Amino acid sequence: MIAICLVLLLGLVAAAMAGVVPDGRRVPVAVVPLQDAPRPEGLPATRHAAALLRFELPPADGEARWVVRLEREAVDAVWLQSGDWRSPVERFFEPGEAGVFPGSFVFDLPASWAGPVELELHSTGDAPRALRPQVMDAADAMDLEHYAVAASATIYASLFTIGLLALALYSAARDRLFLALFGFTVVALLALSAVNGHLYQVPGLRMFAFWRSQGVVALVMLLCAAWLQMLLQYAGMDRERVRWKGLVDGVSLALVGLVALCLLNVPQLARTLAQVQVVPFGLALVLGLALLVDAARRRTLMALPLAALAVLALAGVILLELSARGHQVEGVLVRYGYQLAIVAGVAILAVGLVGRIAEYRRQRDRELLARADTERRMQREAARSELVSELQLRLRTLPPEDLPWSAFRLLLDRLRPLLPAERCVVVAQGLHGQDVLLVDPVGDTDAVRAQLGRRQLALRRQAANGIALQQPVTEVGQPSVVAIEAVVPLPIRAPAWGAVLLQRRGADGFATEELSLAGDFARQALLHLDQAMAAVQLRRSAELDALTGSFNRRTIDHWLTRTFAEAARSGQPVSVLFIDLDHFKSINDRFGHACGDACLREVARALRASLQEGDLFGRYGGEEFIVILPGRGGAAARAVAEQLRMEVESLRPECGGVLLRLTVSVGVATRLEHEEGPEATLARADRALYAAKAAGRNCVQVAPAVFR
Ligand SMILES: Nc1nc2c(ncn2[C@@H]2O[C@H](COP(=O)(O)OP(=O)(O)OP(=O)(O)O)[C@@H](O)[C@H]2O)c(=O)[nH]1
Repeated sequence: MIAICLVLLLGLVAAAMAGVVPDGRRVPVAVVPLQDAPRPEGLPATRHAAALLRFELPPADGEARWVVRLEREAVDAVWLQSGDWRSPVERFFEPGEAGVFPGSFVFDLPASWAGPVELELHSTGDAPRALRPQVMDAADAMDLEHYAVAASATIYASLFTIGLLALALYSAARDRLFLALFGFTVVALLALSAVNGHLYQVPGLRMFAFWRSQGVVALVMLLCAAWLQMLLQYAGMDRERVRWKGLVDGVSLALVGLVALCLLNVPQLARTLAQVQVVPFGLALVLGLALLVDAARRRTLMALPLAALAVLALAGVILLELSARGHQVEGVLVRYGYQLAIVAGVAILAVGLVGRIAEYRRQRDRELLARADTERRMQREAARSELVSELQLRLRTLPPEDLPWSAFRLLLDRLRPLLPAERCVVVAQGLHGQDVLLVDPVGDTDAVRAQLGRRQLALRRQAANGIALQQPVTEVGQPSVVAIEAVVPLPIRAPAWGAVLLQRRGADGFATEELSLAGDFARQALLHLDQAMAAVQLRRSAELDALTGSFNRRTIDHWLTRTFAEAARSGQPVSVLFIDLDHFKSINDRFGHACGDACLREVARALRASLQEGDLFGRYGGEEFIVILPGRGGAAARAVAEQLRMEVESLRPECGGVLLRLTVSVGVATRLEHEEGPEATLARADRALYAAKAAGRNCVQVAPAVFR
């Protein structure tokens, strides 16, 4: 866009330079207004003006042809006549064969004319203006036409391009400033082409001729209003309130009022408006200048060059007005100077607004970043709550030995997609009595284990610090950083310790919020792990006997029911052993309850140790224990009972320096086929125990099917 604007500006400069016309062969002309010239027939009922042109043509040399050149002002008709000779009638609003973008009315003089010439110049129109006649060589006039074509073509092309650009920028950025720029270029295209008379050559726009000179004035007023509104937007682009906004809006409104007035097409108004149109035009320029100076003081982009161009445009308008009022000011620049200044101003404004696009891009980037940030936050929040609910759900059902591993597995599953880490490792030692090493991706676990083994002390120190750290990873003997490793400590009470290790390739570290996210997720995993562990403890303590750590009566009853139901279903045997300490009262009495408790613990430990996997053991009450032997019938059960008895007999607990000897009596009963629940078998085992006691204790009695 900058390139386009520069090319356009260069074009403008070239056109302006071209306006400096070589002073070719010209003939001085004396213009004498004719007050009472007779009004010719067949012309529209508009005002008629005439003037007498006196000049002297050099003797005809056969080569030079002479023309009368008039400024192309908004007149209905213009022609020359002298005696019998009459030129063709030229019309501003109905251009005939004038060519593309004509710059003036040009009348060829007969080649035979030489010496003093007197010519009548006639014009009709609502608002006659000075036509500044010049008599010159036809070739010079042609040159001037070319310059005019170049100037006007540049003006229209520039406005057209900038207008399109402004529209494109508006559709991209939705900024009213671009809309104002587009509006101004459209109105400027219409107004300047109307002032130059080219608008009426364009098919589809010829209808503007309906308003004749009032249409031109209306478009010029509209241009002034658009100029003011555009500058208002421009001056206000960095802040809310603009100085003189009320005044500018008021003047713009008045200008639009004038436009409406012009469109009424009242012929009487035309002359007045044509005379005074320079006032609102100049006022708009001065006001615009004030806005620009104010904007320049606030260092608004391009305000100063724009103000300079506004001054040039103002000077151009003054020149044009002087010329239109009959003063001898000549040159293509008089006609096109202010127009070129306007176009240059619009081009500079467009260049200035490119900076605005950069601002938009920055703003859009900021918005995108904010949106991405919000999405990231939401994603993290969602992952966090999913982690929490998964931890709550999954850890509830798992056996205690699987809890640490599962908690950290869930942690890694949720954490990894949120972090730019190629490798995530959880390492913990002594956590709930376990060591944990989890590596994601799992492929290189052994390598990680080996690395961690070497760095264990350092890692332990970092983890104990409690602060997340990151450090560069280099290859052995190479200074370049190949990866960054972050150590996020797990809040575990010493001597246990643990950390989440994150590693990403390259020299870019982790963001602070990424590390705190890892820390937060790790805290959640630990919290729920601790809770799950505490729940397991609680569950266990409800199942176990507090003194011996064996199953309590309630738990044993539960297992009895389940085991007997299973045996009834499968037909497998099941036996029950009641084991009762002999003369335990005397131990309590002699050595105290603490010693009795110690003996109970010792016996429970010994019995438990002697059993196989799958056997169930519990304290049934007081000094009585129970053993359930699923899958074993009478003989096997008796053998187990005998072994247990001997096991206890071999114990030598010590109380108050005395080594004690303990014995147990054991009653054995095996489930009979018709016994559905455990009650009957238990009763028989109880009776067998009673029999063992009766038989002198420290022995095993197997219950018969029926007691007599
Ligand atoms: N120290 C301690 N003693 C207990 C506990 N539960 C029951 N006892 C004691 O165990 C003793 C049981 O006594 P008895 O039922 O008379 O039986 P015994 O002395 O073992 O004699 P026999 O069973 O007939 O051989 C009582 O003195 C209870 O106080 C306990 O948890 N700790």
